[in-house]
Amino acid sequence: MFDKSTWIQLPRNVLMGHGVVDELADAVDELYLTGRPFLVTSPTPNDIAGDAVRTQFDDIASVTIETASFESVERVVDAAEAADAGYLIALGGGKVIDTAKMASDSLDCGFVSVPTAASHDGIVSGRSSIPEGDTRHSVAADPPLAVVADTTILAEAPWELTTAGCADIISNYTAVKDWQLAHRLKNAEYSEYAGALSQMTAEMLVDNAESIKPNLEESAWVVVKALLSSGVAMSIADSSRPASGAEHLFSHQLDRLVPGRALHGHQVGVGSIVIEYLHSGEKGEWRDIRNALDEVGAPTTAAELGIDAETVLEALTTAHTIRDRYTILGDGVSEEAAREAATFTGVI
Ligand SMILES: NC(=O)C1=CN([C@@H]2O[C@H](COP(=O)(O)OP(=O)(O)OC[C@H]3O[C@@H](n4cnc5c(N)ncnc54)[C@H](OP(=O)(O)O)[C@@H]3O)[C@@H](O)[C@H]2O)C=CC1
Ligand SMILES: O=C(CO)COP(=O)(O)O
Ligand SMILES: [Zn+2]
Repeated sequence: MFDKSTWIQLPRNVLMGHGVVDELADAVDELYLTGRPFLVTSPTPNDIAGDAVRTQFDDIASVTIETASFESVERVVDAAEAADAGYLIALGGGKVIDTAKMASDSLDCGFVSVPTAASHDGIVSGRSSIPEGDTRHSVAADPPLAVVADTTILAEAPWELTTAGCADIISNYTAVKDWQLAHRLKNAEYSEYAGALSQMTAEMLVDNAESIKPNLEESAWVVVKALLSSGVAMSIADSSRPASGAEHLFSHQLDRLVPGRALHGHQVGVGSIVIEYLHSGEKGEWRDIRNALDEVGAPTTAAELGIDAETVLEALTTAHTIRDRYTILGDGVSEEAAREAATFTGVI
């Protein structure tokens, strides 16, 4: 008997392009939401676009958070309840969007994603990545009801935020390889559509790498399109598997060992080089990944991340303990193997 079923959640409205932040209220109107809007933001995004959002709503309340943590989620929930909020508007980078996503889940209300940086593919995903104790990885949460990605704001953001977004997409190559490996070895559920979409997104970004340049709104357009597409792959899979493999485990370990040292996208990009080497060896495709990162201006070495060799090795040898997700790291790589991979690829 056929008893399979799936429930894919996607945003209803996706606006992207020049000046679309000014159409936020129209996009919200179209969702038939009721109640008071509640803005969740962080200091820099608030300075950049807080007023552009506030002027569009008569009775908007807001809260500013500094970190992605369970305390921040609780602060948002408490403040939104006190303000009698009907829905949330998340204005900021991954930290703000993940926090608002989790808070809206807990408040049982909708939220709208207004990214101010093309730095990560959680803009549209139904996942929220908040550190909890010794772990840091995404948990299921409803995706945004709408996304309003203004390429003017994204193009004016510091260039390294955009290169981090590119690297988060390039890391899809190893994420999909890890997912396929887990499917073959551990019977992990695999979605051909989500895997293909994730891989195609990385290929299209790499094919357009030479056109991704600072201060060009077209570049912000190319990158944010890829970030949305990667997020949709996660929604189809109902898992971050299409966009998060061993390179993400490595980055999550770095977040524990040296918090705040480098951007998420940059860490997963460097991780991807080593993880690809572990997948396919000396003559494998790790050079293609390194060259793609290099072409978009993302870091390719531990030194460029500002992280020392020993920390990289510790992260590589312990990354498999982070979560129950089978990857090329298996039940752990030895220090010798990690050193060999990181040295051969020039990461350390
Ligand atoms: N849920 C998911 O599926 C995914 C989640 N993630 C998560 O997202 C996070 C990474 O996101 P990321 O955006 O890199 O991190 P942050 O949200 O911390 O943003 C990075 C920095 O950029 C600043 N910033 C944001 N927008 C602008 C702007 N327009 N101009 C100048 N500065 C700006 C922020 O300022 P300020 O300090 O004021 O906020 C912050 O200092 C990680 O926590 C990661 O785990 C990543 C991928 C997928
Ligand atoms: O960063 C992500 C995808 O790019 C989310 O992955 P995690 O599930 O590992 O947090
Ligand atoms: Zn990521």
